[in-house]
Amino acid sequence: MIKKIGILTSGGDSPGMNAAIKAVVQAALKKNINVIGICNGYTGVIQKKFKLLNDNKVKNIMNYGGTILGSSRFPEFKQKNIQKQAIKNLHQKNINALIVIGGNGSYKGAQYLTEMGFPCVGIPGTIDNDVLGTEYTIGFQTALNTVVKSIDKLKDTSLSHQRIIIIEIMGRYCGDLALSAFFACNCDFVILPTVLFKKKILVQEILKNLKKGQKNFIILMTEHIYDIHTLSNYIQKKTNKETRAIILGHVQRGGSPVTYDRILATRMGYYSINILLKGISGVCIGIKNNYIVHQKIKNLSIHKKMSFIQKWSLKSKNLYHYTYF
Ligand SMILES: Nc1ncnc2c1ncn2[C@@H]1O[C@H](COP(=O)(O)OP(=O)(O)O)[C@@H](O)[C@H]1O
Ligand SMILES: O=P(O)(O)OC[C@H]1O[C@](O)(COP(=O)(O)O)[C@@H](O)[C@@H]1O
Ligand SMILES: [Mg+2]
Repeated sequence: MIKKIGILTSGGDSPGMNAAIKAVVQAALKKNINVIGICNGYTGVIQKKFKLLNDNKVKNIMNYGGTILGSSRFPEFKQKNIQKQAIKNLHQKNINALIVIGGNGSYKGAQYLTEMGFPCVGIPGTIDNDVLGTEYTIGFQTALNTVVKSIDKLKDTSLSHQRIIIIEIMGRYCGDLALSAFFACNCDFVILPTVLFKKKILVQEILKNLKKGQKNFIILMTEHIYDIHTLSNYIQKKTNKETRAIILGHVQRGGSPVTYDRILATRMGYYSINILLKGISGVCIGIKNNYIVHQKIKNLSIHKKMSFIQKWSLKSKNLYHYTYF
């Protein structure tokens, strides 16, 4: 019988995490379940940083970016003895189950705790959209909006100065943010983790378009593919065209969540409580064809992630210049 649950946010924060916390607390309270907020991800479980959450503490947080619980990266949580200590601390606080809001790394922690006998449910919170078992993660749409607004501004100055601008976008090893922004902003080229990158071919394409009279270029690139400054210098040298490198960085993780993320977080938060009450754990929540669904975390694998957005890129015959999808 579940009387008290814990909730934590882990890994990179994402806009909409607060909306998910709010939904979990309100759904739990309706079922007479107490909710303990755990500060700073798995670190807080070990450091016993617990605080009771009630309706007053969550009712006004829906529109806040970040997470009121704080988050962290805590690599020590991969160790079995640390996981055992976590379960001990949770039992000591009379917590019967744990809701983990985070990405694929955080899910692993939830999976192992469940396998060790402590029931956990995962809610996908990351801007990267790199989690299997869901078409969208909480925070992706907000981050995409931020990226699109930034590119629009960079386009203005690229046009005025007739420059090439290359923009590095987050996503870890997932190109969903970059590819979606590419379409939304009608950019010139996009460099993605799913497509082999050859800088010579990119330069050839730029030169071809320069000859046709094109004056400015916007190139998007997912992080971790190529050093953006080296690439920018290379392009400038080979094309004789002024080139600037921009890393959008952590601005992509902040801000008030857009409506889609608020609603997604709310639906997933409510669903997670219903799932726990049915005695189901070791699962993560997702959205598929606009239905909220769940599946076993252990059936997910980071390497298998191929969202429908990534599939668009496979349809393109041209490596860097996507004209249809
Ligand atoms: N293999 C693992 N086993 C146990 N815990 C893990 C594992 N991988 C990650 N974690 C925990 O989840 C946290 C967040 O993972 P990370 O990959 O950094 O972010 P995200 O969950 O957003 O993808 C880690 O700092 C660690 O505490
Ligand atoms: O904030 P940090 O620790 O520098 O991490 C940066 C990474 O976090 C992210 O913003 C989000 O990643 P996670 O959701 O996996 O934590 C990635 O896009 C980026 O590579
Ligand atoms: Mg991740």
